[in-house]
Amino acid sequence: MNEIQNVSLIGLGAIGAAYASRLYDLDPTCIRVVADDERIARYQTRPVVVNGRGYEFTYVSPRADTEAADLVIIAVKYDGLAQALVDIRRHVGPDTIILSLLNGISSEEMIAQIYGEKNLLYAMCVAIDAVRNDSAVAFSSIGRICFGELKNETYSRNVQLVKELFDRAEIPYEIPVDMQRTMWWKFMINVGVNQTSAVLRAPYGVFQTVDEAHELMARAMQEVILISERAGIHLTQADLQAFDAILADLAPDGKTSMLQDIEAGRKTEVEYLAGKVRELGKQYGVATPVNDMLYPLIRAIEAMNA
Ligand SMILES: NC(=O)C1=CN([C@@H]2O[C@H](COP(=O)(O)OP(=O)(O)OC[C@H]3O[C@@H](n4cnc5c(N)ncnc54)[C@H](OP(=O)(O)O)[C@@H]3O)[C@@H](O)[C@H]2O)C=CC1
Ligand SMILES: CC(C)(CO)C(=O)C(=O)O
Repeated sequence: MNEIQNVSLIGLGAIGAAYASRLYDLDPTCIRVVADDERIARYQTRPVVVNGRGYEFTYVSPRADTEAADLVIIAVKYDGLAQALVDIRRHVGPDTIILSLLNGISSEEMIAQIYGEKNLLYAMCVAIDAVRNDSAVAFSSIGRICFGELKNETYSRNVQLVKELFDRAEIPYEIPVDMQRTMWWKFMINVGVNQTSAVLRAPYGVFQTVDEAHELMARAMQEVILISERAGIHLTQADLQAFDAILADLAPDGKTSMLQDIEAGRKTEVEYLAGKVRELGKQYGVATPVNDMLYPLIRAIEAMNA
């Protein structure tokens, strides 16, 4: 493969649709969306609209015979990940690069268990404020995709190929030297702002203006910083402040993905945020009282929503 020519994406939600639209704008034939028959029927009846423009993607059923993709992008949530990993089976060949945009630090491990680590890149997106309302996705900032191997002092062939694709599609990106640390930094952010926004039902504006909301968010993040020290990742207060700079630029009425889940009555990703913090806290002997409280609170809100 000299360049990435065909991309398969699974998960046409807030994040998936935002980045799929950029690939479609580059070349409508370079992107296929993997979806079961029920979803395909829905997308064909009500095409996905991104920032006011309708997109008629090429949809492929997981059962359809198809050639392997050069790149598979996974943009489902954790509750859909196990099924998505089955559904992409026919799109993954020996050279297919796999990139997961899920939050948290668990999805790559789950993907590697099935598809191995050879062509798996680490990834996450940040500073995107995409909101999904049924089939309509809107964002004022597309943010950037941070991706790479765990370490990127030099770029591997796969990193170079994805970099070139993102350049062509005008998808903003960053290739951190220490991708593992960057994944933990994003994990810290989501543990803080996603979970407290879900409990408080607070859009970003609340964290920009109400000190107590910001403090609650920061206290949840501190527990990740403490664990990261023991795990050899070494997040610092400067990492927390780096998120404040991002937060200041997010639309005040924008909402985290977890708040969107709560409002839509969907399952959240709490097991992979507070749940993971509690697991790591036990492993490294770090107390996690804030996440111990957030976990049952969010599970209770989910149950009340069901
Ligand atoms: N929203 C945001 O601003 C941000 C989100 N993230 C992270 O990105 C990930 C995706 O989040 P987000 O885009 O908000 O989630 P959404 O719920 O908006 O989108 C997930 C999409 O995946 C689809 N899906 C699930 N399973 C399958 C399957 N087997 N086949 C085909 N499609 C499937 C869902 O379809 P259906 O609706 O039909 O079930 C839905 O359209 C999460 O881990 C989130 O934490 C990261 C940064 C920002
Ligand atoms: C960082 C943030 C809050 C927005 O990009 C996010 O990752 C999310 O909403 O899940």
